[in-house]
Amino acid sequence: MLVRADGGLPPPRHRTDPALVPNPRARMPPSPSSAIRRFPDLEALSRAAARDLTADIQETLRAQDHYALALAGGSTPRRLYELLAAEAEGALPWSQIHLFWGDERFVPLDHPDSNARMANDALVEAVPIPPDQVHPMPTHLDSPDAAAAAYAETLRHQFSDRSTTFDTVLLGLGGDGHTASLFPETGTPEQRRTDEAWVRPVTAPPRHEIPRRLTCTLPALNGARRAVFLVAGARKEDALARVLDQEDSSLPAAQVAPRAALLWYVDAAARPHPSE
Ligand SMILES: O=C1O[C@H](COP(=O)(O)O)[C@@H](O)[C@H](O)[C@H]1O
Repeated sequence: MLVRADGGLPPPRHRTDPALVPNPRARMPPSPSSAIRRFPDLEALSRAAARDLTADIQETLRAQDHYALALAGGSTPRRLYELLAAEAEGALPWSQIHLFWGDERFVPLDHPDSNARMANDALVEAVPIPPDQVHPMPTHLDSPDAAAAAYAETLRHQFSDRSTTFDTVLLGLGGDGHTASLFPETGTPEQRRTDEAWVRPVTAPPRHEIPRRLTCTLPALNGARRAVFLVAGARKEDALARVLDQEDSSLPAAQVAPRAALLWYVDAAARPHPSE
């Protein structure tokens, strides 16, 4: 069981950092602060994300024993993971960090498309994290249903309830507006919002190469204290504008509303003409 102390939240820093541009169209109730940070390229974005995540981990661990970090898959976060790994000797207390995954492709752990494999190669194998604090989705089980049920059990054992899950969940944005493995076709916005599960098996639409997926549900993701989107590349421009400017809730990414802070790290290619 992770020991939590939500009194350790660091919200004032987000509000006073001049580099953070408040999102005037934030659609959520006033509780989570929301900000968009724009960088020239993926390298600058990843460096800022690594620095800010490290600071949040250090600050949070002054008030609680463990930090629960849910990793994103795909390609965008790889550089962030490499930078966090480079901190192995220094700033990050890996003995107090638990790693989870927000979603996974239902492929073996050594498959090139495995989200866990990407994170293992870029981060996990390079840092002194105790193996029992690394919680990949169990894709070695017989079926996506069995794996989703087992991972739900893992999360249930780690967190007291679904409304209080990760300290930070890292997320990506697909060109179709998906995040984690919640696709626009994964139910209606209302079904996603009110899903009673923690983790679901999902069939990705045919435009995606790996159809069999596992994903934390929207309520489990929204139980995170902070959600941090990493979005880079021109391929994301339209989806990003739909999420940030039009608040189009047919897109799962637009429905992410964590407990305290929703942060967008975007590069100039993904957001060439910011409206704020
Ligand atoms: O399929 C997935 O895609 C998203 C976005 O990935 P990216 O390669 O465009 O960064 C990712 O966040 C998710 O974890 C992954 O399974």
